[in-house]
Amino acid sequence: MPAESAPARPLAPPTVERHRPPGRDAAALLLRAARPERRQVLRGIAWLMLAAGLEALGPIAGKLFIDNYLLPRQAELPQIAGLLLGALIAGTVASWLRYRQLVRLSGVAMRSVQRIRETVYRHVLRLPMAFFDRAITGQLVSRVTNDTEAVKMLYVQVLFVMLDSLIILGGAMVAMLWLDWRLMLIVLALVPAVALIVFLYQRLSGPAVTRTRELRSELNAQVAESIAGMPVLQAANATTRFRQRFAGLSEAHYGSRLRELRANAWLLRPVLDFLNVLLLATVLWVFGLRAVGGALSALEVGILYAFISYISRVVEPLIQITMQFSQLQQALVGASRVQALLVEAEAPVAADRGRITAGEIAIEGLSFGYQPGRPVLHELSLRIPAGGFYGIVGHTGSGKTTVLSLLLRFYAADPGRIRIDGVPLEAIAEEAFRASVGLVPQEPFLLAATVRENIAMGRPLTDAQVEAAARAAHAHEFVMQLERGYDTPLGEGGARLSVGQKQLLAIARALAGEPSILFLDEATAHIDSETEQLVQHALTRLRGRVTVVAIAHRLSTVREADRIVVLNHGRLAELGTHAELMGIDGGLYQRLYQLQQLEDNGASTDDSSDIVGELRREPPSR
Ligand SMILES: Nc1ncnc2c1ncn2[C@@H]1O[C@H](COP(=O)(O)OP(=O)(O)OP(=O)(O)O)[C@@H](O)[C@H]1O
Repeated sequence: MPAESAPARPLAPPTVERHRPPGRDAAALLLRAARPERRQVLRGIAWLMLAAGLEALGPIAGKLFIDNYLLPRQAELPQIAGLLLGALIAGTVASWLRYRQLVRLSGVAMRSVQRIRETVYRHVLRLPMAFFDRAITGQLVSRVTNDTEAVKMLYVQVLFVMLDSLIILGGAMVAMLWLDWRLMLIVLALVPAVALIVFLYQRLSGPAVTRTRELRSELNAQVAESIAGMPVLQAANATTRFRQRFAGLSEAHYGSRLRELRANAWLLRPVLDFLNVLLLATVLWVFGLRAVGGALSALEVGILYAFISYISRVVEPLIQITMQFSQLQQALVGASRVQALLVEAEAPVAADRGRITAGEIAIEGLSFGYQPGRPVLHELSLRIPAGGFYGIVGHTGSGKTTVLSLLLRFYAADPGRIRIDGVPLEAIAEEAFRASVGLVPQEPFLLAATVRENIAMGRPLTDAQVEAAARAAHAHEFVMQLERGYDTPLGEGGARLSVGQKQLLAIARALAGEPSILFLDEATAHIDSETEQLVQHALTRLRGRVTVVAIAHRLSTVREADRIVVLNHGRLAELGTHAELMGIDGGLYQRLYQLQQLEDNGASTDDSSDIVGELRREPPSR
């Protein structure tokens, strides 16, 4: 498949990910995911408001007790008992209601996050291949798992703790307004002070939180990369360097986290505790002044009691809200990273019209470049009849894989340039296209599953169909030698098989779909001559039934092809049978063939690199 390439529209440059202001993205994501549960959320809010109202009754009951019974020293036991019982019942019902809403809103949060995670995964599966040329696996995994997990916090915090705190705050404010509006205004002054703290907190900790998440994702990326490349890592004795790089990232993560924690430690609880004390002192001061001025009536002692109770009820939710801000900040950043992934454009899906019937491929004046102004293919025209076996050869970087990628719709070619059975490629329905086209990639991809599951790949195939495909690919023999035959688990990436065996299974998988067209991308590059002959045999048997297009580094694989396409710097240089091409004196194919023979016969690398250099310099033929 394609060589490494420079990004044109990156998800993320290799080390530092994209910065976006998190707030708006997160809000959009939050609202979209919670929309199906609107009613639940509204119901939750209504019950929380009722709970806050009931809770606000407590200090009022206290005030009534002080003013009506305690200060006048009136021992009306039934009324006192009624008042206490009422306060007790209101408090109990409020606690029960809040517990129920916690369960309800947490449920909404979990389901919404589940929805987001599934959406993100589904979206990733639909992204165009160009995206994956640039995406870094570990970072992507981090977005689908860690970042969506952070979004869960957003729901739990926003939907429950913050909402609940705001409602309690509102209830207490209304009660204070009713008791003494001037005192209420003093308490209200706390709100801008808290807003200022939250603003400062965001300014101080925001960048650190964003950086922490980026670093976490880079840590994940490095672990994923190291595991995937473990043989190379160990063989190249690079483990120490990787360990040091990991330690460096880990240290940076620690530093960034510490900056966050410092902002939390300074700005949240201690400052608010101080404000609480300041507020109490102010209210007591005002009452003191009234007492000195003789304006304090006995009745206001109850109000004083109620106010002192309410102040704690105002300050506590404010503390809760600000304490949540550190979590909220992380959740917002996580949500914004998830949203950034969700806005990546999906691969275009063809309208459900065209079908592949016979498998005739026609390419007409096809030019293509991965980046604007840097064409890789130039005016390529080619017709491959249905059931034909065509080989594509050419030097490294000549554009072989690119042709295949375009035929596979991994990248969009100019509309109408490629037609299958007369239908423009882009007009063939996705399902029909994928069902009719099989691919055997250069690196066979096997799941950590049984042989049978690897061939069937989730398609509803009978055992007989699986076995027939394996026989056609000459894989049946070695499969039967495995201890549990088709039910043998293969380990991750088919770790228990040789490369050749994996390749035969990949061919079996492609054949099991009974494709009309089969693409092979250097499927014989890593296998021995004996296995190559098996593959050749399998391909020859498909002749007339399946259109086969095979890229081959090893020319012997396509020796028997109906036609061999020789590419040179993205242009069609030669086209013909093996014999015809060998007949072109000094032709590209002839020289490639000679080169391979030299290599097979163990020629010195100097000899072969001379020819390789010559082939690379070969000027474009048209
Ligand atoms: N995803 C990509 N983004 C940008 N450029 C690419 C991409 N894939 C390939 N290229 C470039 O396109 C050119 C053709 O590459 P291609 O992979 O098609 O060659 P190839 O003939 O298959 O080579 P090889 O035999 O080494 O596999 C090369 O110059 C390569 O660098």
